[in-house]
Amino acid sequence: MSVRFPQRRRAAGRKPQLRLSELLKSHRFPWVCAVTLAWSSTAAGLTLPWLVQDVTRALIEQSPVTRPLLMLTALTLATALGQAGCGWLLARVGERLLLNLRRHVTDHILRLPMPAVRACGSGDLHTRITSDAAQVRAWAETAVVHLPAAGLGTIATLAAMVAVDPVLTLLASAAFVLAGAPLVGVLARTRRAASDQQAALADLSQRFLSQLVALTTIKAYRCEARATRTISHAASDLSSASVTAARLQALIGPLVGLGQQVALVTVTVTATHRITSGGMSLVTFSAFLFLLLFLPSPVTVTALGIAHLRTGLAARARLETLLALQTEQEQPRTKPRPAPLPVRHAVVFRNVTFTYPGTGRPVLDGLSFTVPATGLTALTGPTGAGKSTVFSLISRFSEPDAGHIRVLGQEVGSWQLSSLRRRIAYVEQRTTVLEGTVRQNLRLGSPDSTSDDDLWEALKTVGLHEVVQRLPYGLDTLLGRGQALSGGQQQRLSLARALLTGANLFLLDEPTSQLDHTSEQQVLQLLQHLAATRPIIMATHRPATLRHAHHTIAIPPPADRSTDPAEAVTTRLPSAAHTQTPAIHRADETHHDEVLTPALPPPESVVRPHSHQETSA
Ligand SMILES: Nc1ncnc2c1ncn2[C@@H]1O[C@H](COP(=O)(O)OP(=O)(O)OP(=O)(O)O)[C@@H](O)[C@H]1O
Repeated sequence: MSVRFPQRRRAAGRKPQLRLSELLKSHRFPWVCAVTLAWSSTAAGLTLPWLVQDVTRALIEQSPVTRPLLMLTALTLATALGQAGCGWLLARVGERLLLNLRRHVTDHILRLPMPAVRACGSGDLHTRITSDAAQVRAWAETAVVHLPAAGLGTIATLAAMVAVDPVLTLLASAAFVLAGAPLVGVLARTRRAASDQQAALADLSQRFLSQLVALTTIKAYRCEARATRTISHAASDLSSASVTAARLQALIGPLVGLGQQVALVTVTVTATHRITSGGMSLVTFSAFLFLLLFLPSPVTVTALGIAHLRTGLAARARLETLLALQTEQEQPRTKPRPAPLPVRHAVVFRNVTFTYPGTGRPVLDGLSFTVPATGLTALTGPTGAGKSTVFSLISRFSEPDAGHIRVLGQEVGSWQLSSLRRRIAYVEQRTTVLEGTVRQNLRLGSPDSTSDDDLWEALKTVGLHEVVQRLPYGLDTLLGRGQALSGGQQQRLSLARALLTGANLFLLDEPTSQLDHTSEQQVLQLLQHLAATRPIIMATHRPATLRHAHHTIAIPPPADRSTDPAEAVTTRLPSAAHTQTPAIHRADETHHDEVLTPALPPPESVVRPHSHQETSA
């Protein structure tokens, strides 16, 4: 039912990340105030029976009642005010805690390797930062404030009852224990029930989000009813899990109430007998009765507190499983070896093997090729051959099982991750427009200080400036939920974004797949200009695009590769013009060392990217 999390890898001796002390660390003072108020109001509530006893005694003895009545009123008000203050403080610090927790978990999720994110699933991750995080907040509040205060209330009430009449206290306690015995079993099952409920919620989110992503297809094939059924199954699982959890919680109050009823009957019968025989005063009985009526309140809060604690612990365990997943290694895994300057090859693959987790069959099996330091390199191959996978390995979204990959003169694993990715402009096959303004979308990989002039120039370069000018708020138009761009326009926006990064290496996955012929020609000419000074690798099937390429790397399907990987990978050496038919060569090192970078005119109408100091890597 639930989404499976990938195997967690916790560093030896690493402590759980969500310890209470860590969670409360940033706002200690308000927490201390909340605890003080909670304990004070509990203590004030506990003195009420004594004041009631004073009032009763005054009424029986016909002495003035004004003073005890005033004190009773003042204390009742103080208790109520204390509870209100505690609630207000808890709302504030609880929300702070939740905010910090969500920031922490979100940051962790966004730094996880892509395979781990895919294995978790977006719905499950969504549930962890919403529902699980909220339950951890409730757990912290319960553990620090409610449960100790209720526990104190229970113990103090019992102590007061013992002080008033030990025999009646014994009888009342026995009645509570007898009636409340099933409570132990109920509390023991709450954690499991809460875990099941959260897992079912994650499953529902996952299914709902995936149906939403495919909504156009669902509508086109008129299968709304089927999609609803898929979601309904998950919703019904959640409903069953919720009913189980609610049933357990609902039992707590009545079980405590039952204990109270039995205790009341036992105590009243015994006390009546003792009062009539002169062994007990009415005043003592009224004080005891008041305490007995008061007792279920802290006992119920304690029992519910234990249930909430166990629910919160289940949520905490789920978040800790997530937080124990290793994030991408920012620091290099291998020692960097200085690259000879300038680098001869932008990218080198040597016998690279890669298998997606859980698939069992390598997508790339001993793949070798070399990409020259400049020029437009086309990466071709049948669907599913592994072109996007190659990009993924170059950007270190995934790591090879075997073989060596050098990027811009360095082993890919010896790059600091952020440095590596700063040097790469990656345009995905499925273009990505984030929810935000056009300006925010364009500046995604470039500094916030990038001027509007640069943004407009980039838009002009990819032929999108007129479209953006026509948008209601120009660069400030909100994309995503608000304004929608066509597929081709999104592709241009992604290209403009990549141009603005000033990266050293461009990885473009089918960058012209959604463009018309004229636009495609414009973009290809632009890429040719850019390729004069930097390497551009472009995954493509399109003959028009292939004709513009200076080099071609053909990745064969896995079946062919298994026979002779070295034979399978071929490179078309650059031709002076794309009108000539190029020769096909094997992609071994010798040939690549002979690669000549075509002499291309310098870019004219292209955006001048921001140059990074480290371009010589
Ligand atoms: N996350 C993943 N988990 C498991 N298998 C995957 C994953 N991504 C891709 N694959 C598989 O790896 C193979 C190569 O996929 P990849 O996307 O790299 O191919 P491609 O050459 O880019 O294909 P296309 O030309 O259709 O875009 C495919 O068989 C695909 O099913």
